[in-house]
Amino acid sequence: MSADVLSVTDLEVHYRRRHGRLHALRGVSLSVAPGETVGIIGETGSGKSTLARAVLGLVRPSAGRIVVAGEDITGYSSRQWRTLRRRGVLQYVFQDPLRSLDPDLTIEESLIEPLLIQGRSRTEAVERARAYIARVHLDESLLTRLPGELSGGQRQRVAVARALVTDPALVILDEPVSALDSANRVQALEFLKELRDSGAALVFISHDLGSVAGIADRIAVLYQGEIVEVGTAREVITAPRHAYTRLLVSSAPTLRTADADRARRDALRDLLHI
Ligand SMILES: Nc1ncnc2c1ncn2[C@@H]1O[C@H](COP(=O)(O)OP(=O)(O)OP(=O)(O)O)[C@@H](O)[C@H]1O
Repeated sequence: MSADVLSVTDLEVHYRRRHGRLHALRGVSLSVAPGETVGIIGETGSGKSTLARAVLGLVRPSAGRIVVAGEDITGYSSRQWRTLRRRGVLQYVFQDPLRSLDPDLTIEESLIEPLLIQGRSRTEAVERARAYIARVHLDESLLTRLPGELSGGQRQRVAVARALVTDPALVILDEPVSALDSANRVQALEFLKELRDSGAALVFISHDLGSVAGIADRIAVLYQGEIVEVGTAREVITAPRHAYTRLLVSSAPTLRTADADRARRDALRDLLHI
């Protein structure tokens, strides 16, 4: 049995359309090791969200296999999915954090909810909520607020804290920084880098190679529903093999120009050991 947290093999996804079918993913294979951060990049429509949705059981593949933490989830029924979700093994952070958070629950209620579902006591859940709000560098006073009373950057941090609070083996972050303005984005990227130490494996989906470059251990490039290249972040950036990856590298301003924003540049220097 594979020790990978996620193993996707020969995955095919079709969408039914009024005039025929759309082949959204073709023969996609990808593995993610425990604690590893894998970036998935590709332009709009390349199939990134479809891949995330398939792993989360939100679309049914027409072929292939998905194994999460040793469990073959490919043909899971909705009841089996509910049980898997309740265990909190697999978590997801949406692009728009408002979608990850119930607008009518205070931040504390949002954070303790998945823990109560997991069967933990209220006292333990509240303690953990406090620890995780500190972990994402937010003040405890925010716990009594509603999501609508937080800034976009703060909401994103709460969404990440909520994803991590159950000790998941795998967290999928779908465009976690694209809804933020550029100042908040740099901060969020720095903060997401810290999450690599959380123990969870991270799958970081983005259309922007520059966002993923400083965070991911490995990068998979998705193009028209196929993975055309997988390699360490360094390999993909410094020696891209596929023409599409070369195009992405040459069009990512933070990778190309020396005077782009400092935090991203430093992150990249770190990564490339220069
Ligand atoms: N529910 C659906 N029904 C039909 N076609 C769909 C559906 N969802 C996505 N598609 C199509 O499948 C392809 C892949 O879409 P997907 O959302 O996975 O791409 P993406 O890479 O995540 O794009 P973006 O960066 O814009 O979110 C696109 O051509 C899209 O139009």
